[in-house]
Amino acid sequence: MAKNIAIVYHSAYGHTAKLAEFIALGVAQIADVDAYLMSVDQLDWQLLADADAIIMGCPTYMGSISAPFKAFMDASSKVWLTQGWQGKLAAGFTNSGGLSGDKLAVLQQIQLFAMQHGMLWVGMPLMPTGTQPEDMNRMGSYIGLMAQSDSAPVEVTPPIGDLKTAEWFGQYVAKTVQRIMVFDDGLQ
Ligand SMILES: Cc1cc2nc3c(=O)[nH]c(=O)nc-3n(C[C@H](O)[C@H](O)[C@H](O)COP(=O)(O)O)c2cc1C
Repeated sequence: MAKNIAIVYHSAYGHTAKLAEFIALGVAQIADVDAYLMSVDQLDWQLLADADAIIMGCPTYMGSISAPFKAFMDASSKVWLTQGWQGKLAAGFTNSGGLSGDKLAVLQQIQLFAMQHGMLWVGMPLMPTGTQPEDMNRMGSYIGLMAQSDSAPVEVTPPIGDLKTAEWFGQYVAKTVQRIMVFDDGLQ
């Protein structure tokens, strides 16, 4: 049976949305895994309930998750009450203007959120190929995907290396979904 991966994201100006699209592209390259892109502006709770994995991302705002993404997290407290996402895989991504930009704090917040839901965290074990815009995992992040966008249109930023890294990340999470037994009935 095909597995489902939902990619939930917030993006005000499109850069984080572009990363989400490349993650979905990577997911769809793995046989028998389907990708569903979902902006926090158009949440589909049933689709999230049916997903085997949820990949979550937002831009870094003031060293933290963005407010619309936090609203999604808070709204999920109803699901938390019944531990409805327990046993699903979870992974995170963020994008910011600075090379660091304090992105790590965002990924840690998303990871902690996933732990509250009893999800299984998938990191990003991709060795960096360098630190240039065309390189893979140029920021050397392992907890999740980090990307950096200049103050420029989405046609030119984030750079190709970050987009290719996002595609790799999507493939990796999809392959992990295939590899790992996901608890359909929860653990309780
Ligand atoms: C309110 C606000 C706060 C921001 N805070 C940070 C920050 O703490 N660190 C950083 O590197 N970039 C920061 N940025 C830049 C955004 O992360 C960056 O522009 C990102 O590409 C926006 O993604 P989007 O196009 O998906 O909305 C901030 C931008 C805004 C609007």
